Amino acid sequence: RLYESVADLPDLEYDFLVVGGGAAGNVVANRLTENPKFSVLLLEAGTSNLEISIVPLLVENLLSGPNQFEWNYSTTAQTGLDNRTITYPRARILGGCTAHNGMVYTRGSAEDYDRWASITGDSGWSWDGVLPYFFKNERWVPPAGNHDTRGQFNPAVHSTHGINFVSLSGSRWPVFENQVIQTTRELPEEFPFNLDFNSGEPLGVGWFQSTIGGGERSSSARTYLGPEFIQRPNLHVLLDAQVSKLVGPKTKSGIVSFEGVEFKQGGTLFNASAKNEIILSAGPIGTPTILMNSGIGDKHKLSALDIPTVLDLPSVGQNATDHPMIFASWSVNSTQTIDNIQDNTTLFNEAFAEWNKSHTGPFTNVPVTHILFTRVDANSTVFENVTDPAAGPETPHIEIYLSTGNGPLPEHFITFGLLMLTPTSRGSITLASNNPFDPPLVDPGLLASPVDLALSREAVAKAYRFVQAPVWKDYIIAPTTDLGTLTTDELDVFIQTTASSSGHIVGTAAMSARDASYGVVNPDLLVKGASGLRIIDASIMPMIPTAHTQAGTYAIAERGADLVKGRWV
Ligand SMILES: Cc1cc2nc3c(=O)[nH]c(=O)nc-3n(C[C@H](O)[C@H](O)[C@H](O)COP(=O)(O)OP(=O)(O)OC[C@H]3O[C@@H](n4cnc5c(N)ncnc54)[C@H](O)[C@@H]3O)c2cc1C
Repeated sequence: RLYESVADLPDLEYDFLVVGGGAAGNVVANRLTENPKFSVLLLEAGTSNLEISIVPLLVENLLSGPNQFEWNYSTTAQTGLDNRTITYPRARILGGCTAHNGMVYTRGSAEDYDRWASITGDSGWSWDGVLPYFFKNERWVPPAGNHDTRGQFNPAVHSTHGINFVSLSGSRWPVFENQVIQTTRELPEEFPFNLDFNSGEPLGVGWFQSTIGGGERSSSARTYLGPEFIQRPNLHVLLDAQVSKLVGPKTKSGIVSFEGVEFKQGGTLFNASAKNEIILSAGPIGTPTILMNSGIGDKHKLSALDIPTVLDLPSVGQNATDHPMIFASWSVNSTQTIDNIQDNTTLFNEAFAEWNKSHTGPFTNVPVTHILFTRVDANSTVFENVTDPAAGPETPHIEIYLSTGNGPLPEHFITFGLLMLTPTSRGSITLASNNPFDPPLVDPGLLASPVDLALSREAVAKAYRFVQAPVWKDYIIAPTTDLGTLTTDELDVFIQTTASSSGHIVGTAAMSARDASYGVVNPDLLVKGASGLRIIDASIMPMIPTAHTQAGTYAIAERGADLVKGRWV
């Protein structure tokens, strides 16, 4: 059941406490309560699901400024971004970032996960190990509008028996789609067609896949806590419950355990306790913040804030990794772009009415048609002084998502989103004070390393080469900003003054091998040096996958839930 007030909860002691109802937390709460013997309390700081968030095209409205469904973070000044401080969206709502994200569904390369397995010494984190968990999460469905999808995906690498809807786009842009597919024919060496970038081999251009079912956003709140699950008598979800810290630390034979958590609702502090385990799923910013507030972290940094150290784990909050993102756009000789809808109230209302009536048309997705995953050229000097950060030769360095629109009318535009998938920069989450309700300092380290800046230049060059295929000759009118003619210095200024985050922060409570001298959790996701305390969310990723991060997080959550169930049979 969903509870808005702590006074309505049947109890304050449960077998499991799950902190954070985002991508991972809702999966864990669902899977643990499949066993009727387990009682679970999930504590979520935000409110219930947001109606507007189910309309895919309206995603921008959710992210357009500070609001009550957000943590409203800003970063520290980013040296790699011309010292800018940028807003850093994180959802504070049931569903977490799956309730406001771009819904892009990409898994990454098989090599990404094989590298996780080699870092952790646990083959369960290899591609072959996690693929069954991608399948357990995913329910592949036909796109909105049900168009013929033959040749647009490979059914063998998808599952129809999971919980979270995934589909090809129901929002169609035939002229632009044809431009893209024709490019793969004209420049097949550099930009080959890839039937399915979610096969573990993402390189090439593939049709866009999203966490959308029947034209509606598929957030973890709507699926894993959907009507068929939320009625379970052993599943309790408390909203508006911000967890500040773990309470009741005890140390036995050098191993720390905790009784439960402290949380705040309506200005009052409460405690809840766990008989079996406390599972932190508060995401890559929330989870390390709770750990440090509880005295788990670097003892020097904790004592500087007068927080007594319970467990000295210097890696807590470190290793923050995100994909920097920039855009390139062009005005085009076609009226078939999303600009019509985004910039013309009558057409907007007509398209929204279509969505309301039949869940078809442009409102069923963002206006992206394909994604290109590509590597820097073999003769590139970008990585001449560093080891190639990609997990292997089949792993991309760059993603370019291909989309219509940029406005304003009367011109029409196309926009490419360029993501640097293998950043070498690392940032951190640290505490600003010893008040657990103060926001932490968020430093995603975007473009902090010159290597990442050089990679961004390569991404721009790739995007410009893509539109040099003959098919674009009469289609493109002019670049919005001509990045192709800038000097290296000018291009660097453009990148540093316009780059932003893709929302993909991971790695702040990273998993490492059991005997490693760094890291926060062991391969079974239990916190090193603690018992009964596990972390199951995107913060445990040891390296960022070359993908948008929700699919990987869902796989972690599905496997994490199995690890917990295996321990408490
Ligand atoms: C703007 C944006 C766009 C994105 N677009 C995409 C995309 O298109 N495709 C994709 O694959 N990925 C995307 N992502 C990333 C993806 O959504 C995240 O990687 C994923 O949701 C992480 O899951 P999580 O469970 O670790 O954290 P979250 O989903 O962030 O969930 C954490 C939850 O914990 C709650 N919480 C935090 N602190 C506390 C506390 N102290 N007490 C109680 N509750 C707490 C939060 O309110 C939240 O509900 C995007 C992210 C953002 C921000």
